This record gives sequence, structure tokens and C-alpha cells, in this order.
Amino acid sequence: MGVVLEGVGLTHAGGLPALQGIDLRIEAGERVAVIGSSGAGKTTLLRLLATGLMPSNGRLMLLGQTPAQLGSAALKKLRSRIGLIHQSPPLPPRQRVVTAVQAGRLGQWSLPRALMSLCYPLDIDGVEQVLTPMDLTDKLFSRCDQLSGGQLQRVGIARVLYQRAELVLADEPVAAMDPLLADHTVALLNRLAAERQVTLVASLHAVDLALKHFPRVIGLRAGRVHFDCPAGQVTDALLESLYANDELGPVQAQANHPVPQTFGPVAGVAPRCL
Ligand SMILES: Nc1ncnc2c1ncn2[C@@H]1O[C@H](COP(=O)(O)OP(=O)(O)OP(=O)(O)O)[C@@H](O)[C@H]1O
Repeated sequence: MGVVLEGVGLTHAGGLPALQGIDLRIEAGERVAVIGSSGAGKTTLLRLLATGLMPSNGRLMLLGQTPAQLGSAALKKLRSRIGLIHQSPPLPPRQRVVTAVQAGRLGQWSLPRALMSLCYPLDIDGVEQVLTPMDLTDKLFSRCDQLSGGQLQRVGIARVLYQRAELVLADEPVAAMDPLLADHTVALLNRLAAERQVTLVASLHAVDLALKHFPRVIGLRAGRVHFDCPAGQVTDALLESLYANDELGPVQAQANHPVPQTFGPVAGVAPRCL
């Protein structure tokens, strides 16, 4: 069992509804990209799936469990099965890469082992194994504040691989990388997820990467599912209606989103594939 959302809504404290009436079913082992304009609710959805936020209404099931009904110990156990790759990984600047990656398993280790791992790297070989596909083995003992933004993002990915999470959530995981490295990293993330039969949900602003690498693409618009399609069925018209911006108008909207230039004028296109 992967992820089930039934009529899920979420309103941030003091804010407007960020998600409304979300119905989704993501099977174990599926790889899904979430796209949509700024403020559409992508990060909020991922934080919800990471149990960092709870639904304001509706029902959320993750890996066969209902987070809202769990006590703190059971919630901690569930969280240890879920890996979140952040846009800007919150890694302590002075921490060594080996320690930062090892921290992926803190939630699975006993307290003494977890504390010891923060002082002394207990599993250098294991960390090297996940840094190798990220091409970062030479950074094993570097401090996090000595890495570039793109390298830090790859450390964040390595950490989730090390965690051996069953559900991997990636929030703009390649935003700090150049286009070639971003393409390579998204391809790698998809390959590793497929090999390990991990469920992968990633938010991306790069529409081309979503369509190229993910079998399924969900378009979020104003906190609602605008479309939910196999990548091959995402048409220019669907993307145009997803990114249509009444305030900017069609020309500026194209300049502000990575939407191909072939899109025609904004029109009232009914979303499909739901
Ligand atoms: N902590 C918060 N408190 C109040 N409102 C919030 C909070 N976080 C997000 N929001 C609001 O929720 C809505 C969705 O935001 P969210 O960050 O999920 O969008 P997004 O699609 O990830 O955007 P972006 O692509 O710019 O990162 C926005 O209207 C935003 O202003």
C-alpha cells in the first residue's frame, strides 16, 4: 500500500486553504511527478505526505497507516519509513557529509547507537555506497558548508537512499543543479526508485524532466488536482490550462514558467485524465 488521500484539504495556520478536495491513490512502487505553478500547493502536499502536516479534513493513509490516528511512537516509526528530499537540505553547516548521510537512519537506530553515530562515523562503507551513484565519494569527509547547492541536494538524496525509505518524497530535488546534472539526477533517482521498488513522489518546476522521467504526472492548480495523467497523455493544452495566469496574461506566463513556446493562447481547456 502506497498513498491514499480521500477528500483531503489543508489550511495553514492563519492562511487560506492550500489544498482542497484532494483524491489520490498512489500504489507502492509508483513514480509520480507533481507539477504546477508557484503557490499551487506542491510543497504542502509533500509535507502532508511526510507527516509534517496533518490534513484539516479528509482522510490520509500512508504505507497502510492513518497518521492522524497514530501515537507518537508509532508516528516516529512510520516517519522512519518515509524519506523527504528537501529543496535546500537542512544540513548542519559544520557537519561532515558522512555524518549527514548516516543521519538518514537515526530514526531506525537505538538512542546510544544514534548518539554515537553523530560523534563517530559507524558505517563509512554504507555511506560510500550511496555517495557513489551521486558522484560524491570524494566529499565523504567534507563539511556541508564546503559544498555547492547542487552537491548539497545530492547529499540530501544520498541520505534518503541510505535511510532505505519505502516512500521517497522529493521537493524540487534538482532546483540548484545545472540542466545537464538535473536531468542526470532525476533519471538516477527514478532508476534507483524503480530498482528498489520504492514509491517516489517528486515536485518539479521543470516540466520537461517530469514528462521525460516519470510515468505519471499530477498537475496541481490552486490546491486542487487539475489533471492526473500518464506522462504520455499530458498534452500542451493541459499544461497551458495548468499554468494559465489570469493576472500575468499568456505572454508573461510563458516567460515565468518552463512551458514550451509551442503553447497557444490561454483558453478554457477542461482538464482530463483524472
Ligand atoms: N507556513 C505557511 N503558512 C501559511 N500559508 C502557507 C504556508 N506555507 C504555504 N502557504 C500557502 O499555501 C499555498 C501553497 O503553498 P506551497 O508552498 O505548497 O506551494 P508550491 O506549489 O510548493 O509553491 P512553490 O512552487 O512556489 O514552492 C500558498 O498560497 C502559500 O502562500
